[in-house]
Amino acid sequence: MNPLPLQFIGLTMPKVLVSDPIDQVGLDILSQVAQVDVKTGLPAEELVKIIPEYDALMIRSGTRVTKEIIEAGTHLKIIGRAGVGVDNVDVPAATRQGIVVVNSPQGNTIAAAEHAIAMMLALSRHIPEANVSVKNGQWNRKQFIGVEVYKKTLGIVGLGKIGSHVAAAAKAMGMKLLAYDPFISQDRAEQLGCRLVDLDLLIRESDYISLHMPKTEETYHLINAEALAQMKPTARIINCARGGIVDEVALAEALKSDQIAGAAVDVYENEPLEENSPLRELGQKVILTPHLGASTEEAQVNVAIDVAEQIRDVLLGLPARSAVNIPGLYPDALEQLKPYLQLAETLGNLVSQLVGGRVDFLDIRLQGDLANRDSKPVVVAALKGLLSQALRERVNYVNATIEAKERGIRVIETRDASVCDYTGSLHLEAKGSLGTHSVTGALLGDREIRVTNIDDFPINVPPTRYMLFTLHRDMPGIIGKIGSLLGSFNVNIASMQVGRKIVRGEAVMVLSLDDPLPDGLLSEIMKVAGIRDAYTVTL
Ligand SMILES: NC(=O)c1ccc[n+]([C@@H]2O[C@H](COP(=O)([O-])OP(=O)(O)OC[C@H]3O[C@@H](n4cnc5c(N)ncnc54)[C@H](O)[C@@H]3O)[C@@H](O)[C@H]2O)c1
Ligand SMILES: O=C(O)[C@H](O)COP(=O)(O)O
Repeated sequence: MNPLPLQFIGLTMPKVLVSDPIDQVGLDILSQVAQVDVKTGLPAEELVKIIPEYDALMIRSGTRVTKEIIEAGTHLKIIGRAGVGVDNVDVPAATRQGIVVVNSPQGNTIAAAEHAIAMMLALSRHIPEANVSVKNGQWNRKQFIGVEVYKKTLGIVGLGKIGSHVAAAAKAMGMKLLAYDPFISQDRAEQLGCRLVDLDLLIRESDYISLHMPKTEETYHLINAEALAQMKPTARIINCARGGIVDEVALAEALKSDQIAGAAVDVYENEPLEENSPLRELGQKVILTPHLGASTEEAQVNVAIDVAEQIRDVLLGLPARSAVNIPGLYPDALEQLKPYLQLAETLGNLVSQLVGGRVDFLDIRLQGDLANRDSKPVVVAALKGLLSQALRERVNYVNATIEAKERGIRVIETRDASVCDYTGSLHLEAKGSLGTHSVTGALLGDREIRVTNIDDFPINVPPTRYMLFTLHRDMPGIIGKIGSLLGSFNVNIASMQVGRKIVRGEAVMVLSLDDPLPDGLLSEIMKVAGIRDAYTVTL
């Protein structure tokens, strides 16, 4: 069932800016929940000016989403890349600002792989030039004698989704396959019919090299003058991955000097390709396409649906399925862990208020059944809760880890499956400039949160909006005194519980209040004989 459009439930429609051409099917999905403005080809300054109005931005590779644009996007919740590569988005800046960045990891895999194969065949058979010559009235059969790919060696650099599909297609054409990918196992390469080798060997032995890795610091100019010099003079290179992986000046030189036989390029260091690029002057040794890898009808429908659905979900407060900056937080896992995430967030918030000042250290212990679950989301939720006092709505699942790191909070995660007082419980201990406190919580009936321990005192209370915690001597009259004091300030007590380890020793009192504590009341409570400490908490 489609979520209910927001205008029907009385909320203001969020606004989505679509700044690159996106298939209509994606715009229709967004229109269910948002006002959609399509404004393509905007200069960066214009984007900075208008982005504060928007809750979401949907792009392809045409828009460079810089730090300036992200910082100006004070209402942005999500940036959706209708495609794979997010190298045109300053993802760290988005993460710092708590903006989810999503992509479509598989929507254009086939399109990009087929484009690489098409480029390899077009290059081998001089198809672009032969086409132009016939259209110009010529019939030059001799000039366009090509080469076969059958039994030739194809070296695939980056054996991920696209590289794997290229491998399958090339294998079907009778090619021998080499692959270089530092993150792929020998077994996986063998399954795909590839011999996994080091990059030098691949470069030296391949007749064709096809690049299919992301552009990163490691892959920038990976194919440089030195690498090109090692290639066979009959070899051809295809780049349908990312501009910048190949040094374009070195490539043009290698082609001009017949160091290699040809190149097919779809992606460039600067897009659109500069008018005076040396690659434009190399005749039939080079095929250039204007970043067309993903440009099929099918791929554009796939990526538009994939990303528009994620933007819609995030605007409706649901998780995104392909967030690139919330590692490990997948919707299925999140759905199962949801009650525990609420528990972790509540306990993080509670313990930070008990500590009162800066927190330097947080020990997160997953106990009982929880010890066997994926801890990452639980840790992120605890940090979100811990930081919520300081950062309010600025902290979310995207930036909680980075914000904690930047504040120098050391986080230790431990597991203890042997604790079995509840099916699963979570224990947080926070150390800070003003002291150390711990809280434990569990779920009742898999849903209801209970705080089961404060500073090692056993209790059993549901968290409520306003709470008062005291540490006191267990002695007659003290509870009555606190009750009357609250009453004299017109604060209504909803529930009260005492936890103690030994009779007439130390004890904690937890009061759920209907109203916030008025100014000055806490210091009055501290004056009551037997009260050692008192804390108010607002959840
Ligand atoms: N031309 C286009 O229009 C177009 C379309 C889609 C994708 N792409 C690009 O194609 C590339 C691959 O996309 P994908 O969906 O297959 O990604 P993927 O993540 O599935 O695969 C990338 C592979 O590269 C490998 N890799 C990482 N660093 C490497 C290195 N230093 N050397 C060798 N291999 C390395 C990874 O291990 C991974 O297996 C990306 O750069 C993407 O942006 C281009
Ligand atoms: O990374 C990608 O998905 C491709 O480069 C496609 O880019 P495009 O969406 O601008 O065609």
